[in-house]
Amino acid sequence: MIEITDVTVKYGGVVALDSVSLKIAEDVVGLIGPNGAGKTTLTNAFSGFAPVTDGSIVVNGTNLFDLAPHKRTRWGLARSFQKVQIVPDLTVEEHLKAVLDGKGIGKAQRVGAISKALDFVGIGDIRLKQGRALNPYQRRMTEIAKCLIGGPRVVLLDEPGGGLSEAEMQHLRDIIRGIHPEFGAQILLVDHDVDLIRDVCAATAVLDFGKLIAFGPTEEVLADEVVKTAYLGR
Ligand SMILES: Nc1ncnc2c1ncn2[C@@H]1O[C@H](COP(=O)(O)OP(=O)(O)OP(=O)(O)O)[C@@H](O)[C@H]1O
Repeated sequence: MIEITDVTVKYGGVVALDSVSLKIAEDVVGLIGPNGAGKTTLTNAFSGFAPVTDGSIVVNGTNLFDLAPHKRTRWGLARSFQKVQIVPDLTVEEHLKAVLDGKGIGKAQRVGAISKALDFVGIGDIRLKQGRALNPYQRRMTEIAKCLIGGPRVVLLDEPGGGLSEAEMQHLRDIIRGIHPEFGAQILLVDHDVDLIRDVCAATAVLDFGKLIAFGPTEEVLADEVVKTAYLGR
């Protein structure tokens, strides 16, 4: 259970998040809203990279704001970025090892954890390929695999489908749906792709000008007149 309570973030005079509260019990939840609505700011609040002035984010009893950013990663907060973070000189496997280094996971568990994550996203066969040789899809899958090792509890995915073909998107949908059953993490999916949100998110939250304007079952939220006017433009 993710409980976001009265989270407020200000950048000078801009209120990027205005006392946002929601309780998320669903395994996969969407976060949508027009440009500048505060979506990235909310994910940054999870990670510790936003100047939060008020509120709390409690996950299964742990207030993330009580943990320094690096401790949140260790605790099990994982994040994939819109712009994939791949190092040209590191192999796929080394990217995952680097994540495990940061979590202090022992050697005995490493091999199994890496294989499980790579096989889950379907790139076990390219584990020794260097970052510079990966195609966009392989880069994206490496980025997601990085989120799945070392016991993730919450996975924040920021536009994971950017630049993927329709067939690759289908695979991505299966991956997102499979994360909770396989790894036990709750997923927060930030995306402008309403079809993807509709397909994989049981519930969806909508931000507009830093305020939560809707939250509930995805179909109901997408049919909401206020949401259509603010975001969907029809
Ligand atoms: N580092 C920052 N400094 C100043 N203002 C910021 C900063 N980051 C975000 N903002 C402002 O906060 C508001 C929310 O921005 P945010 O990036 O969270 O929106 P978003 O919903 O993620 O938008 P997009 O869909 O375009 O990525 C915007 O008005 C933005 O200009």
